[in-house]
Amino acid sequence: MAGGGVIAPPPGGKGYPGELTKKVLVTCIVAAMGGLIFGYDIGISGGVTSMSPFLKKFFPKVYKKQEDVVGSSDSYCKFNSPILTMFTSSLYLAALVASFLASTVTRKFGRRISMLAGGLLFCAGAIVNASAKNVFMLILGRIFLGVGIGFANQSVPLYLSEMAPYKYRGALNIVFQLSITIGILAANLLNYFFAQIKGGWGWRLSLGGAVVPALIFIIGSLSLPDTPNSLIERGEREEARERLQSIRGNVNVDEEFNDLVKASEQSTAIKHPWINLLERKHRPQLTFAICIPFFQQLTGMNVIMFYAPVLFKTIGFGSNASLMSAVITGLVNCLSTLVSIATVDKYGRRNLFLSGGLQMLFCQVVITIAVALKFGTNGNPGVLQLWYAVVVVLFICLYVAGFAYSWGPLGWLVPSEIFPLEIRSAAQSINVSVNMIFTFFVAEVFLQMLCSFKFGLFIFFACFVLMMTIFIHKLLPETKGIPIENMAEIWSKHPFWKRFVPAPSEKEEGFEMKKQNSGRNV
Ligand SMILES: OC[C@H]1O[C@](O)(CO)[C@@H](O)[C@@H]1O
Repeated sequence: MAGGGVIAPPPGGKGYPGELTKKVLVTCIVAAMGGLIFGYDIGISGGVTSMSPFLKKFFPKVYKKQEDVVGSSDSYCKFNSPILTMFTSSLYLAALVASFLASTVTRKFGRRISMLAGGLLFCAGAIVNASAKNVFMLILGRIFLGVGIGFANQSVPLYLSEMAPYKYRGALNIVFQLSITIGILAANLLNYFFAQIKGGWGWRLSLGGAVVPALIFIIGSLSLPDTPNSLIERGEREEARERLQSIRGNVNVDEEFNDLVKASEQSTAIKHPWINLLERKHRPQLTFAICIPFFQQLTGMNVIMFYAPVLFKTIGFGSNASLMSAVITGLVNCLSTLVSIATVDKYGRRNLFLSGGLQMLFCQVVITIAVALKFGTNGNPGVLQLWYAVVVVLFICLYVAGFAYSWGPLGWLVPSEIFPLEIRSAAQSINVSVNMIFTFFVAEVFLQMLCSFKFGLFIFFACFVLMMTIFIHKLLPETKGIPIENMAEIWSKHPFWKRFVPAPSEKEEGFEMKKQNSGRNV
C-alpha cells in the first residue's frame, strides 16, 4: 500500500495510563467550548448581512443595488457585493494576525491564558458590534472578534491534544469542532427568529448574542487547569506531575512524565521556534501545517456555511425555505461530527480523511451535473420541480456530512498532534493563519466565482478534493494511538518523509519502542 499505510501505531503505546477519567472528560469538554465563538460568528454573519434593516443602516448603497437586481433572471450573478463580503471577511484577517501573537502567549504564559484572552476579546467585539452606530464601530467590533478567534483557535486544539489520554485524543479534540458546528447551528436558528423582530433591530440581538458563547468560554477558561506539558515547559515540574496524576487518575505516571520533561528540555533549548520550524527535519510538520488548513478550506465547505441561504435561493427555493434548508445542513454538520468522535480513535485519521474525501467528490460531481442540466450557462432555470430541488439538497447534505466527519474535525486534530513541543505553538499559528487566509479567500471570491464559473464552481472545488485525497493517501502516516510526545518516529519510518527525518539512534529511548513495534507494520 502506498504512502502512510506503512506505519502502524503502537497498540497500547508505551506504558502510559490511557484511561478516560471523569476529570479529563469534563476538562476537555469545557475547553472545547472555545469552538462555540468561532461557530457562532460563522453562522451569524451571513444571516445579518442579508437583513434589510442592517443593510439600510450601514450599507445603503448595497441595499439599493440588491433591490435593483431582484428581478434579474441570471441566478448565478444575483448577490454580488464586494463591500459586504469585505465586512464579513475582515474578521479573518484580524484572526490571522492574532494567531501569531497568540503563539508567543501560548508558549510563554500557557494555553489557558490564551484561551481566556480569546474569550475576553471576543466578548468585547460582541458588545461593540451590538451597540454599533456606524460602520467604523462595526469594523472595530469585527477586529476584536477576529483577534479573539485567533487566540482561541490557536490555543484550544493544543490544549485538548495535550490534556487527552493518547487513546482518546482524537475524540476529545474533535469536541472542539463539534462546538464550532453547534455554534453555527445556534446562530442560524437565532438569525431566523431575530430577523422577524418588528422595528428592524433584530440584527443587534444577533450580533450581541455572541456575548453568550464568549461568557461560556471565559468562565470555562477561568476554571480550567493548564496542561502538564505547558507547566513543564514553564518550569513548574512538581505541579505538572501532580496535574498529570490527577487527570490520568493514576499515581504511576513516571513514563509519561519523563517523556514530557524530555520534550520540554528539547523545547527550552530552542530559542527561535519559527526558525526551527524551517529546519529540514521539520519539513513534514511544516507541510501539514500549511496543506491541511489550505485543503480544508478548498473543499468549498464554507460556500455552504456562509452562503447556504443565497445558494438555496439560487437553485430555486423561496426565502424561508432556503433558511430552513440552511438549518438542515447545520444539523447534518453537527450530527456527522458526532460520527467522527465515535470512530476516529477506532478507524484512524487516514480512513476518515479518505472516505470523507471520496464522499464529497462524488456529491460535487452529482451537484454539478444537476445544476448544469437545469441552469445551463445562462442561469435561468425556468420552472423547478420539487423532486429536483430535493435531490440537490440531499446531495448537498451528503457532501456536508462527508466534510463533517473528515476534513472539518481532522483539520484541527491532526496538526495539533503532530508537532513536537518545541515548535508546537508556532506551527499551530501557521495552521490557524492558513485556515483564516483561505476562509477569507473563499468568502471573498465565492460570489464572483459563482457568477463567472457558473455550475463549474462545484467542479473547481471537486478538483481540490481529488488532490487532497491523493495527498493524504500518499503522505499522511496514521497517528491514531500514538502518544503525542512520541510522534517523531512516524516520520522516520514513512517511505517519503524518512529522507527528511533521520531515524532515532539506537542509543535513544525511542529505539525501544521501534523494536517493539517492528513487524506490526501493515
Ligand atoms: O463546520 C464547518 C466549519 O468548520 C470549519 O472548517 C472549521 O473547522 C469552518 O471553516 C467551517 O465553517
